[in-house]
Amino acid sequence: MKELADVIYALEEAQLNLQALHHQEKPTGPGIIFLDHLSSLEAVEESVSSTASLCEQQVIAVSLTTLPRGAAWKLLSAGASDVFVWKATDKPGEAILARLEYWRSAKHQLQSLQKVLIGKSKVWHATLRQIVEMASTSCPILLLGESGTGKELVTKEIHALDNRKDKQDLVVVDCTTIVPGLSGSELFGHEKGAFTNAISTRDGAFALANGGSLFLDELGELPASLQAELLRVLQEGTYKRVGSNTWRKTSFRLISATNRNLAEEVKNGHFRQDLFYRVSGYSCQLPSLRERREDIPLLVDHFLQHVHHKPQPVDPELYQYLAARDYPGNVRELQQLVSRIAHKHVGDGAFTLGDIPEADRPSFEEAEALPGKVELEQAVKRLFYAGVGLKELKDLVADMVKEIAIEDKNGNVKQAARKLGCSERILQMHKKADATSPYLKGA
Ligand SMILES: Nc1ncnc2c1ncn2[C@@H]1O[C@H](COP(=O)(O)OP(=O)(O)OP(=O)(O)O)[C@@H](O)[C@H]1O
Repeated sequence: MKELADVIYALEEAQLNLQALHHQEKPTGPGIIFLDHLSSLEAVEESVSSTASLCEQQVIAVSLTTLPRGAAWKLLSAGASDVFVWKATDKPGEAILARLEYWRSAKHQLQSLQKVLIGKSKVWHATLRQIVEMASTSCPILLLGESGTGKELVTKEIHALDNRKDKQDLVVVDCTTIVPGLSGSELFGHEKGAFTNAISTRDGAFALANGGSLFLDELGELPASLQAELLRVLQEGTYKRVGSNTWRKTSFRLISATNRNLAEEVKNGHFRQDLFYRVSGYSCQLPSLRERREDIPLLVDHFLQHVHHKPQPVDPELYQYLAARDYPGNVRELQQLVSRIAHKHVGDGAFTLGDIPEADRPSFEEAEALPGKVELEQAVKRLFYAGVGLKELKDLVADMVKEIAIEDKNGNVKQAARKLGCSERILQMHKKADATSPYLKGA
């Protein structure tokens, strides 16, 4: 194909070290899949989806000709990170190179984030990818999530990843502490004598964050009178100190956080819609700890290490208890509990259930209710009233637990079987049935 030869030549000219992937070879870097008007879209989708997982999602589909309508969506949903039409740009080689460079640096940033923002679950990994993506732009970011899910920690990491030249500090303002009577002097600053106790002129957060980032924690609590003022600052980049008539300039990256449902607050008139749109250039929902229970053992190790500074074994029963327990205060609550366990522990032996302080031990009734007994009972009731019989119910639960175990062990059937205390054959049969059963696939 002459056209493809030209394309490869152009990529080599752009200093891209291409290597053809031969049959049954595993890719060692990002992948580029070429297609033209003669390629079957289904076959390309197939190769994108089989290559994407091996290339850690970094597959770019390059079409030599204009793509039919809807084809780009199909390729993206098959796992391509990007879809690119060769002739749509003047210097396609350079454009591809720029994308590959972006991925390389995103991968690097992801690896550094993983050392601080602990977790390996799918949902947490997707959140980390989103954080990397957000950090590379200058858009205002809105972090949503329950208390203790890591909003402030994530903010610090976004600020750390921000590669602005001459970047200044991250300034944190907790909106619950803003006193409406002081006209937002925490944000605007004030002149000497602007109000009682204003004994000297002071800069506020807008001045201090100039050239850096401003973190507005609990944005949902910002008094209504200040919402309009904040909007003006974000739109114009100017503000006046309380008691002054001089306009001052400021420029910062805004990161806000709330554990309220801000969209709902807009609907019921408690939060300005225009401000909501302004602060949520990107919005990112941090998952609660109950949505990523599989991360609990890693978090436990991480927090234990903080207290004890050296790796020490943990009894599996302790992991199990900590992973099953409820944490309304999310990671912060787990961190505090682990810290109490670490401080109570004496000697060099493994951490065990016995290290749980008396006050943190579940009562017998509570222990019975673990894990999520109420939710389980409700789900079973719904199935029962829907007419599901005993055998179907047993099969459903058994299939579910097999899936969970296989996923937990990253597809390693042997380890999953050991964990479940069943034979490997049972799980292999389940995998086979899963692959062929349209019922299970659709479920
Ligand atoms: N993924 C994580 N890995 C390691 N530590 C974490 C993680 N998430 C949260 N933490 C820790 O949990 C504690 C609470 O996190 P943080 O203060 O960032 O939560 P938050 O969502 O801002 O809480 P709040 O809404 O109550 O202000 C901190 O000590 C933080 O370091």
